[in-house]
This record gives sequence, structure tokens and C-alpha cells, in this order.
Amino acid sequence: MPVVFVAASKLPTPFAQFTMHGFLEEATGREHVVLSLGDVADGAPVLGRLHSECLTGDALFSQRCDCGSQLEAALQAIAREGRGVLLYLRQEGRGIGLLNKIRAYELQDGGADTVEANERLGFAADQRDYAMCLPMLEHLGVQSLRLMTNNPRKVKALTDMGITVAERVPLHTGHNPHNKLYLATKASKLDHMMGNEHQGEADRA
Ligand SMILES: Nc1nc2c(ncn2[C@@H]2O[C@H](COP(=O)(O)OP(=O)(O)OP(=O)(O)O)[C@@H](O)[C@H]2O)c(=O)[nH]1
Ligand SMILES: [Zn+2]
Repeated sequence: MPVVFVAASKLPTPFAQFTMHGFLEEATGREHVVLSLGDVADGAPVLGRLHSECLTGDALFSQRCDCGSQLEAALQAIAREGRGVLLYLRQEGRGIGLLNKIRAYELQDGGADTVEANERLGFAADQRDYAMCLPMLEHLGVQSLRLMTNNPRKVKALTDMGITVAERVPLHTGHNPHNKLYLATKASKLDHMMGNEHQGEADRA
């Protein structure tokens, strides 16, 4: 997937001053971002996260999901470590886009779960692919990750493209009464690992 690097700048945040790297996915026009901290090209496994865009959770404080809290926990964990990468991937709504996600939420308000809602709209449960990550990680010189995720599909996607996942770091945060069913459905239908693992460093954020 042709992804070109466009520019990099400083990004001061409450957690650390990251470097922000901007990339363009030429075929789709999607604009992806990586926040990096420290020397991530020295060959040692890098604490990292592939974060799928969730406008409602990341920017609008939605409690329907755990995205905003995971984003914050991941950035805090990277800041604590002084080294890491967060790939902010523009694949909103597990790849169906913002307006279709709102359609899916409407169906969920009527009783469907997150997977059934996607399927009723004619989409697969999860339409994401992670091919754009390889050129972005190559650009940064990252060969091996300690990946903050509960999603085994992300581990497999990276491994299949030749990136070593040296460790999976669980990221359990942001649970509330509004996303209880959503998180349970992710575990039962989307293979997410939602508990009983050792507490990861990102969970402590
Ligand atoms: N279609 C759809 N997308 C959703 C819904 N809730 C959250 N999302 C999207 O799901 C993506 C986040 O995926 P999650 O399944 O929460 O987590 P993950 O990224 O697969 O796994 P983790 O690395 O463990 O966080 C974001 O793109 C959200 O916009 C929903 O009900 N329907
Ligand atoms: Zn979300």
C-alpha cells in the first residue's frame, strides 16, 4: 500500500512532547499520524499502539466505547517509558466511517450488538486492515513492538507483515456502565482478550 511521508513536527501534550509524523495513503487520500518519543530506531522492541480513529471516543468523550481512555493510557505509558510509538490510523468505525458508525449506533440503540449492527448495514464485523502500518514503521526504523492491545488480530496482522511483536501488553481501561455490552461483545464475537491476563504496564495509567 503506497504511503508517503509528508512532514514531521513537535507535538507537546500533557504527557510528553512527542514528534508527530504525517503520512498520506495515496490510493484513498487517508491521512495517518504517528506520535513517537525517544529513539525508536535502535532495534530494541518499542512500546507501541495501533489506535484506530474513533472521533466519538477520542475527541467527544463518548462512553459507548473505551477508545478515548485507551488513547490516553497508551500515551501516558509511552511517556512514562520515555520511548514509543502511537500510530493513529484513520479507519473510523472499524473501517466503515463515521456516518455509518452513527447508523450502527442507531441500530444498537434499538437492541442490536456492535457486530449485528455492522452486519445489518451490509458490512463485515471488522473491515480494518493494517497494511498502511508497514511503510510507516519502516520509515521510523521500528522492527519490533511491545504492542498495547487486547486484539489478537492486530498482533497477527503485524506478524504477517514481518514486524516482530515481542510482547502483547494488555490495555484494560475505560470500563463504564454504558460500554459493558460493547466490551462483552468484543470478547465473545471479536476475539478480544478482556481479562484474566496479568496487568499490563499501560493498565496502570
Ligand atoms: N462499526 C463500529 N465501530 C465501532 C463501534 N464502537 C467502536 N468502534 C470503532 O472501533 C475501533 C476501535 O476498535 P476496538 O474494537 O474498540 O478496539 P481495537 O482497536 O480492535 O483493539 P484494542 O487494541 O484492544 O483497543 C474504532 O475505529 C472505533 O471507531 C461500533 O459499535 N461499531
Ligand atoms: Zn471508540
